[in-house]
Order: sequence, then structure tokens, then C-alpha cells
Amino acid sequence: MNTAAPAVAPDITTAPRPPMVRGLPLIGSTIEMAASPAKFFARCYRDYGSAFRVRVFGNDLTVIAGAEAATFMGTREGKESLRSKEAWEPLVKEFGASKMLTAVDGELHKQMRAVMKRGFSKESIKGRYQEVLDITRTALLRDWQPGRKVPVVQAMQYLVVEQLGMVLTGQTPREYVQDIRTTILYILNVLVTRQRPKFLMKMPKYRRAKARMFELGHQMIRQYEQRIASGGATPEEYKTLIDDVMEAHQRDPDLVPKGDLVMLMTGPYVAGLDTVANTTSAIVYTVLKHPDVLKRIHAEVDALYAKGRPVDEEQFMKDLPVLNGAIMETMRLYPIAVAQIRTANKDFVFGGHLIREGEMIYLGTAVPHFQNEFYPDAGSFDVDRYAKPRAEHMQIGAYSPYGRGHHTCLGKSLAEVLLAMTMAEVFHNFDLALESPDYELKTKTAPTPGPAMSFKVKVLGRRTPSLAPAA
Ligand code: HEM
Repeated sequence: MNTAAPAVAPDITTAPRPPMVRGLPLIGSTIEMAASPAKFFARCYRDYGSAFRVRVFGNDLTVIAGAEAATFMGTREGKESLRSKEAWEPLVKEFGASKMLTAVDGELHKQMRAVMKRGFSKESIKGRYQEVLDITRTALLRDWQPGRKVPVVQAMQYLVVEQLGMVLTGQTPREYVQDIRTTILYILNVLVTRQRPKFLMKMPKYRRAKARMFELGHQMIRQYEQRIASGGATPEEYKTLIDDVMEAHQRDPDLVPKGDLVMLMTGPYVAGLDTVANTTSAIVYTVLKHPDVLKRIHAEVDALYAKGRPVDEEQFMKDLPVLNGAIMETMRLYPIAVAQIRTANKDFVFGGHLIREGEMIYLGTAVPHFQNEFYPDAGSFDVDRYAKPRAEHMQIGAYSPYGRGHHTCLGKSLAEVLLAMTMAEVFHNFDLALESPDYELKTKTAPTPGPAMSFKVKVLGRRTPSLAPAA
């Protein structure tokens, strides 16, 4: 088993700056990074060690990477050395808010996380499990019709918006789906991952979509206020993120001011749309590409559904080990969050190199996903890596699809349920095929890494007539 050595050396006066990765004149490493940021960082780690600098899109980026970086994020030294504010500030400003969860650290972050914890967790699905399953089935029936070629990422994006709407608010914002998709595309491209120029934020298409997303946020607030005014307080077990945020606003308007409410109401779509849609789309590819795995998943999901409609969300987690292994393996090989972005809070030494106060740092926590030291034959798709006794992902710093440290994904438990439920429904109900058996997945990096929008699968037919929402 591989263990990460502590990477922080004490001396900030003598440590050299991280080496610059050799690239092409003028454009540096832009092309290699754009092709696959995850593999590029893994290659740089192999060649240069755990701290290096790269020139991309005309900027010099500092990267600290590997299992050392992943563990560093969870240490006290890591907490003191890194802050999140600058990475997310443009987004906070765009929403006219004072702060957001991802952009704050320390005590304030703890308090905000406590407010949103339940609404973002799988607890939030408990009271609404049957509705979420019905929404999933209705969307699949609509978008995955036999004989059609389905644009997978787009179909998954529509599905995820509807699922998140139900989980978070108790209803689906169907007429706003396109606006949410457009707003998030621009926000992620320009303000979060900064891969596109700022002038795009002035485009009428974006301004219109953003206005509609704000309309949705205000509508959520109004509906909550009307419900409370008419004595319709939500019973404790059915409370959503909206209830928790609005109650916190009334209790402590300094922590949750009025001006932040729209961002807090619509933020889950920013956090959940691309992450879940890209991941489910990648799973469709990896599983169809491995017919032996597909066969095992069919056996497993068919056995589960033979017992009747799954009665709760836990069955998708506990009774489907091969499917869940395929999900984890896909998230290893196609991580949506290749790196987390932070600012150095002070000078510190990492991997023997000096990181300067105020510089922006990319933490390449997905690098170990591609290392043979952690995952023997790391390039192969092996869904049995995660079961005991192998449990390769349990090695220190080895597996970070949901990030690391105190900002680690707050929606993780909810995402795990949505991923397993969605993929069980897809594989149980449809006979699918790649465009050709030798098809190789084309990927995109903007706005976030994942399968390209052009990825399509053929729906050969239905495997079962059971895909009908409950009467
Ligand atoms: C495949 C699914 C998902 C993946 C891979 C994923 C990944 C991540 C990662 C890597 C981070 C850390 C970002 C950082 O440190 O800068 C994060 C944070 C977060 N995620 Fe997720 N996420 C997923 C789904 C979701 C969903 C469905 C939601 C809720 C609707 C959600 C809510 C959040 C929130 C609120 C944070 C911020 C936590 C904080 O700053 O304290 N995520 N996610």
C-alpha cells in the first residue's frame, strides 16, 4: 500500500520556486492541458514532482498535486495555508450576493455549512424518494425512445435539473431548464473555470437566461413566504433546503442576508448540474464499452427490480455492488473536479518548493487516480477495485472525486443516490449501444471535464415494460 509522506518542509527562506513545465513557445502547455487536464497533471507530477508551474491560456498557474496535496487539504497547515475567496468571488459578485459557501473559510464556513447540510444530503431525498423516482422515469420515457440516438449529456442535464428541483424544492422547474443550463454554462466557463473571455457575460442570450434564473429564485422565496403565511409550515421530515435557508435568514439575517437568498436557492443547480450530468454520461460510456460489466449490472439490477419497485433509495446503494463499483471507477477515470482552486494565504513550502502568499493554486487531487502505485494497471476499467480486501481507493490520498478538506462536496451522499438510481433505471430499462463497438469517447474540458456534447447512444429497445411512473 502506498502512503503519502508529509509534504511540508519548514524552510521558506531557501526553498526554490516550483519548476516550470516545459511547453511550446507562447502557448506553453495549453494544448496538452485542453486535451485532458487530468492526464496532463498526472504526467507533470510524474516528471516534475508534487509542485510545478504550467503556462496555459497565457497565464502561469501554480499546481500542487498528488496524494500529498489531497492530504494537505485536510490538515491544519493546509487550512491555514489555503483560502477559497478569490476563486469564487466573481460568481458571488455576478449574483450580487455577499458570500457563498464555497467562497468562505473558517467559522463562517462552518456556520453556513451547518445551515445547508441537511438540504444537500441524502436526508433530503427520504421524504421524496418516490417522486424523484417517478420524475426519473418520466424523463427517461420522454428522452430515451427506442430507435432514437440520444445525445447523452443533454438528456442527463434535463433529467438532473428535474431531479434536483424535486429534491431541493419539492417541485420541478421544467419551464426553466433551458435557462438554468445556459446560465450555468456561461458562469462555469467564464467565472469559475475561466476558460472563456469575460465579454461573454454581456451576451443577450446569457442576460436573458440569468434574468429567468433570478425569476425562479424569487418565485421560490415567494412560494415559501405564501405557504408560511397561510399556516403551511413544512413538517420536519419533509423540510427542504429552501425551508432551512429561509429559517436561517429569519433567525440570523447577518449570516443569511436577503441579498444572498437567490444565490442560495439556485446554487444547487450550479453545484449539481454539470457534476451529475457529466458523471452519469461517462458511466453510460464506460459500461457500454465493457459488455462483461454491463452483463453483471443487468443481472444485478434485474434481480433488484424483480422484487418490485425499489422501496427506498438505500437499495440502490446496498444491493448493487457492481453498478456502484462502475460508478466509482468512472469517477476515478473521468473526474469532473480535476483540481480545486485556492489562494495561498501565506508563504509556505510544499514538496520542497516555495508557494508565495497571494498566488492562485490548483490542487491536483485527481492525480493519484492515474497512478499505478495506487491502482495497479491504472488505465484499465476494473469495477472490483473498491470491494474489500482490495479497497484500493482507501489508500491515503488516493481517491478524491468529491474534493478534499473542509470544502469537500456537501452534496456527496445525495449525488451517490442520484447516480445509482439514475444508472439502475437506465441499464434496467433500456437496451443501449454505442454508435459502434470501437467508438472511443470524445471529451470536453469546457465548461467542466466530461463527455463531449456530441456523445450519443442508440436506444435499441426497452428491456422491460416496467418503466412507468407509479399510478
Ligand atoms: C457527481 C457528482 C458530484 C461531484 C463529482 C462533486 C464534486 C465536488 C467537489 C470536487 C467539490 C469541492 C470543490 C472545492 O473544494 O473547491 C464539491 C463541493 C460542493 N458540492 Fe459537489 N459534486 C457533485 C454533486 C453535487 C450535488 C448533486 C450537489 C448538491 C445539489 C453538490 C453540492 C456541493 C456543494 C454545496 C459544495 C460546496 C461545499 C463547500 O464549499 O463547503 N455537489 N463538489
